[in-house]
Amino acid sequence: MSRKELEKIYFKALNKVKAKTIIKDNVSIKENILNIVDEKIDLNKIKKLYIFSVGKAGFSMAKECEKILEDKIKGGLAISTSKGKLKYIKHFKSSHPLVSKKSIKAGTLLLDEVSNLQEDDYFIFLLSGGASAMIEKPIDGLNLDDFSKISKALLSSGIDIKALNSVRKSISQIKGGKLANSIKAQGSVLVLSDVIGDDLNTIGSAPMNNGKFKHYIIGNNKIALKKAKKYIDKKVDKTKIITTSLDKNSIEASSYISNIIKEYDKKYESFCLLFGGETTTIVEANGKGGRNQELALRLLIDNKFNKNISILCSGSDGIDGNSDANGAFVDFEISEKIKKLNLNANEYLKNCDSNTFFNKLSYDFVTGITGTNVMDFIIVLKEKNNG
Ligand SMILES: Nc1ncnc2c1ncn2[C@@H]1O[C@H](COP(=O)(O)OP(=O)(O)O)[C@@H](O)[C@H]1O
Ligand SMILES: O=C(O)[C@@H](CO)OP(=O)(O)O
Repeated sequence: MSRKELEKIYFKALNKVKAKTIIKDNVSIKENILNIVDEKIDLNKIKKLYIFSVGKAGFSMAKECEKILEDKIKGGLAISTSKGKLKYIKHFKSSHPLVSKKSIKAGTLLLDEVSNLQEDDYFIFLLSGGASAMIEKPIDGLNLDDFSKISKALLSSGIDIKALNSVRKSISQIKGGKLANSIKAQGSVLVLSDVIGDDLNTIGSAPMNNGKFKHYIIGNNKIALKKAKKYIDKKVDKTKIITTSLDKNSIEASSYISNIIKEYDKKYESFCLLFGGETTTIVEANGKGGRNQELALRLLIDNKFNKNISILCSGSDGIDGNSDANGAFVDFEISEKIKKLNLNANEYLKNCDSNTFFNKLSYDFVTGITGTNVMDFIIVLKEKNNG
């Protein structure tokens, strides 16, 4: 029961920030007046409308825009890691998390497209996390091999996304507002945030952010968790969004979360605690895993759970680290199972192999690519009468 309920809570959160919801809530058209958040654009006064969309939600957000605006769209480019074709907008499949030849091709294509826009054109730019790796044009003199070495080392170092992206900006001809510099047309930028504090200077390394174009955050971790809270509120004695800016390394995060669980466990017969954010891991071995599964594994090692408590640690994009899973579950039963099977959880942790561990026990959480990206969710549930 508890795993099913955790999944329900998770999908309540996720669906609130899926492309379908956030685009429908923020883009509409009536009698040639285009409404974007709180702006009204008279399409009679512009020459051509273009849509650009980059990031993990690049394809899904562009597709939802097409459904609403149809043949009002005269062109544009979507870049994502999804497969699929769009009707009015070109779609290019790029790579993530490492920059590849595809990312350079995508970055160059995008620069060309946006530099060709005219002063009387209008564009909507849809930006979601993951864009940093998907579009790139290294500064002159830096070849792809050296560029890749730098990004690979940074990605495994455990530094947070703000620091990572400030380095990325310094070696790019696209990031840090440089893409915006090449645009003559008017437009607005709709942002699906996957960073703590919705920092516009960090999301996707800020290709459009130098003050020239208005940016709107249309989806984030907080919006998602609020929806989850509303759903579970009626079912337990206490629900609380503890934070939407968890940014600790997995060791500190596990001890922080464990202490809060203990505190609530003493006070309430049933509760749901919601945490959002992005923890960090240092990858020094070749195992299969990700930050959510590593955190779940640490929570399992650090705690002796009672039978009524279960936890889901999961990303929102569908892929946790270098694994196929999105996250993992932890509960009383899994700790019993590992005792029976004589599995050494610490050994898996040392090998950065959290996914192999959870997969072996069928405790991995597999969703496939979700088409959205608002950082991670950690859901702790204590139910009454769970055996
Ligand atoms: N085997 C592993 N164990 C733990 N963490 C890992 C492993 N492989 C990659 N990671 C972590 O996963 C992060 C990248 O994963 P990803 O889910 O693609 O992140 P994002 O959603 O931010 O793009 C890296 O920061 C890295 O530290
Ligand atoms: O593109 C990026 O710079 C980051 C943050 O927005 O996203 P991700 O961590 O998913 O790669």
